[in-house]
Amino acid sequence: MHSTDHPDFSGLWIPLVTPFHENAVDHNALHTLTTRMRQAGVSGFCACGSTGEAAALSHEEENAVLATVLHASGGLPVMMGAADCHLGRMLDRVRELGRQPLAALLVPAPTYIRPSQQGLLDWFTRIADASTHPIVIYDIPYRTGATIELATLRTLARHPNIVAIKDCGGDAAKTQALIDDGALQVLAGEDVQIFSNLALGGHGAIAASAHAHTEHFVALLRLLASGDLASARAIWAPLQQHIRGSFAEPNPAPIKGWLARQGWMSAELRAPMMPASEAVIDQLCAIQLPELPTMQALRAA
Ligand SMILES: O=C(O)C1=N[C@H](C(=O)O)C[C@H](O)C1
Repeated sequence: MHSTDHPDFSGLWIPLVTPFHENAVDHNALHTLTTRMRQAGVSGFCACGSTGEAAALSHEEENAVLATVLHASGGLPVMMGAADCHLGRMLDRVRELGRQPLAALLVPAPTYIRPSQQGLLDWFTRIADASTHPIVIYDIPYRTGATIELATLRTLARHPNIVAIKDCGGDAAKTQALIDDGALQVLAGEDVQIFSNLALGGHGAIAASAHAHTEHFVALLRLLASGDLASARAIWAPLQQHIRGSFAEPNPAPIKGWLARQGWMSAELRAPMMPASEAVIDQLCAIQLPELPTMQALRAA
């Protein structure tokens, strides 16, 4: 269960793309996008996650992105991605971010190194000790190369600063065990698993594909949280096609293509990311979702 000592990470969180124009961060587009998502009813934002192409940003650019998102968030909570494979640099960054008004830091395992479980315990514990913000563990072995085992997560969950997990672990039994334990808030980090995660008792989702059809995603999460599985299924069915399209090529290229077609920003990415194919963007743009006539009722619920 969610403890009142911690911020609540339930609901839909948008891991914001970082818009670029001629290779510079397009802060106007980022501000407008964040405002748009806020008005669609999201619960919070993640700045500089993998979808935000943080790996291609300097710390100065990341800080500027964060300032824009905080400004546009209108008081909604913002978590910030913090990733490195050098512990000293990572701790410096964590301390620096400690001065920002953040809901949490989103922290993956160090990439490439493939430490032991003891090494991962040490890594996350030292980061959590150094942080003035709560830590959301970003469990994404297919990007980091490191699997954080259930026993390790259970030990980490005892740290007062480690409060939630963005679950991209691909292990349904681990997800279920963490939800059952109730020590961490479990957020779906894989968009295709939003329905199952929430239906199993998970708390929320951080979903890149929800830059599009945001109100449908918001409604889906609210229906799942309220236990109305039948209504949630009706929204989920057409969203799955959109989610498949959003990840048909490396994220965030397809969703940036979709955003560009709406005229909200350029589809520009930073190397080594490549623009999505026109075919994938065409497919994404062709997906029509049913109206949400019940939105008002859902909002009132
Ligand atoms: O940036 C994120 O946070 C997300 N990253 C996932 C990824 O690794 O691409 C996708 C998820 O929707 C959000």
